[in-house]
Amino acid sequence: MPIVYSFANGDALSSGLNEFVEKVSRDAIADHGHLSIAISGGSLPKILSKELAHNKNVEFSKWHIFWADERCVSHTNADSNYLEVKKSLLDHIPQIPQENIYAINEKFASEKDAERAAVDYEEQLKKFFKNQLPSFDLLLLGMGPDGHCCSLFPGHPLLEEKKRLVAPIFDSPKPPPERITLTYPVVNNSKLVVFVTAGDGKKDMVQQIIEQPEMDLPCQRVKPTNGQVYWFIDHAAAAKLRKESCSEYKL
Ligand SMILES: O=C1O[C@H](COP(=O)(O)O)[C@@H](O)[C@H](O)[C@H]1O
Repeated sequence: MPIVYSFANGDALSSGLNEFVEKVSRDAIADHGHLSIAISGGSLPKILSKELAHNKNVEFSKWHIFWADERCVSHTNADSNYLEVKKSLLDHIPQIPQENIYAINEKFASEKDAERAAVDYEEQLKKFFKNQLPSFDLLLLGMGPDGHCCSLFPGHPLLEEKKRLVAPIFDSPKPPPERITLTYPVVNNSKLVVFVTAGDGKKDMVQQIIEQPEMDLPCQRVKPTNGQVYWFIDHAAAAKLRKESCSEYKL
């Protein structure tokens, strides 16, 4: 069962998330010397970075940062998930070694060659995870208004992908159409998955995902085999949830 934390507003949400990420990072570094993290695009990077970008207690030099999904555009294009994370987080944290930042191959992305970009990104994952099924310490996901996460959209055949670690998508219903995405075998092998979403516009979908599990939406298929799912949301996004669906926030 997912654990849902609802915060009074955006600032409180960013603050709770910052505290949580700091703890996960400390635990992972104490356990195996680094934190492997994959991050979504969309609204998440801004919520995440508000406090985290200035957090002096995190050993960012031991972070390895991947993307949960990426759009096939150049790294300077406004649609780039890499650019969003760079602007809001990475540009403020020089301690993260450049070689620990695993962005999509910009050539393939600019050429909209989603197939080669996906193969290349899968190679990056295999190299880092030493040919084992990737197991991120922390996967931070957004939730689209249609219930998608990563670039895994409702009803899309990619929801059934079992072999590839990273898959191309050529017909994303949300532009741009060419993208790459982590697949469920990787998502569901993560140690921790945290969904982060905010605002009134997300309240209906949050209610369906948390309280109507039979809908089989992409976010509902996130069920890590050996991990826990958390939802960090604000009161506006939680407005339609029953009180019992939320837990009291504690570290
Ligand atoms: O297209 C995407 O959308 C989702 C959700 O974005 P949001 O703006 O509604 O938070 C995002 O998680 C994903 O990474 C991105 O590529």
